[in-house]
Amino acid sequence: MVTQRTQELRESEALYRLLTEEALDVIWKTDRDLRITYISPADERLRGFKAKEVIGQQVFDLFTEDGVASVKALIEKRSEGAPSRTAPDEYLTFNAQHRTKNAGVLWGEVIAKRDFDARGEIVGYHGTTRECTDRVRLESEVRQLAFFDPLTNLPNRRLLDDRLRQSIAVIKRSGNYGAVIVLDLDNFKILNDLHGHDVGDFLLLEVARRLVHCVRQKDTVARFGGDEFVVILDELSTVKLMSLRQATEVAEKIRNSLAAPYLLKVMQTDQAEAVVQHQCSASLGVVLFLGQEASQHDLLKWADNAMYQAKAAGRNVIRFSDR
Ligand SMILES: Nc1nc2c(ncn2[C@@H]2O[C@H](COP(=O)(O)OP(=O)(O)OP(=O)(O)O)[C@@H](O)[C@H]2O)c(=O)[nH]1
Repeated sequence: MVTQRTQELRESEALYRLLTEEALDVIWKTDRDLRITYISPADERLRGFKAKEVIGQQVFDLFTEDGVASVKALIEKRSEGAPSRTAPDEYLTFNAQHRTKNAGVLWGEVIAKRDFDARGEIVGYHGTTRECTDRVRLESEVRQLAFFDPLTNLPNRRLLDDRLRQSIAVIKRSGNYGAVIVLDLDNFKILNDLHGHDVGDFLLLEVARRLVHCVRQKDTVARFGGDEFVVILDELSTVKLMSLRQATEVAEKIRNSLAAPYLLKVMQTDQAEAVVQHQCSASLGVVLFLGQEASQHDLLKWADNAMYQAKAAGRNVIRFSDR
């Protein structure tokens, strides 16, 4: 009888070891104050810390500064959540940036669950962490390709659409005016024809940089394609006339900034590099909006029409849309 129990105990211990010590995922446990009470050897394989260095640490010591900030934000958001989200058997899954012993960084997908005592009080947490660095990197590359212009790194047409939809929703609630500015460089083709596509690209990069400097951080600057850019000004005044003045000021600032000379490196026929000064301007179309008025497609269409009126008026000009 005793031999059989001893054998069963050995088998159970072997199984426990197999599941915890050999697993690729890190298995961990904390007390109610988020101090680590157990961590499996997979953490040493992954991050380089021995279990005895980690036990007793706060869970946040596993993460980088960014990781700590994102996990704290998640916990905060969760504590504001609906009652159903706090069910005792619920798992919390999130990705967090972890630090490694050799000062490196890796991403881990954490699946965590709370432990309760018989009275329903939280006594700790347990869970697993699986490395997902490659997946997070790939997702970020896909996101970059899907939503950002590869030349200027500005939001592309798709992200602009999304931002404009958000702006319309925010402005609908706040009652402030917003503005969309569509701008197209004047006679940009000549630069490409004269000095080549690379020099044209360089100018587009400089235009992007100047545009970003002309607006507040919360405003959006996007590249629509070619030499066309779009700026969304969020939350102007609640008064139309005042908003008109604010949008005009920004549009003028953009027009002046883009019209300032550009110093461009060009390759001469003898392959020597020279710096040439280039002059370039832009035509701007502006539309003011209040949330309830129009879709993002309408706004872009109206601003685009106004931009073409600016071109027709001689270029290097700002025109407001009257719909
Ligand atoms: N270098 C470079 N050129 C581009 C890129 N995308 C589009 N273009 C060029 O940008 C030029 C756009 O010209 P348009 O806007 O049609 O005409 P424009 O010469 O600017 O004249 P207006 O707009 O009528 O004032 C074309 O020559 C395109 O080939 C790019 O990514 N890099």
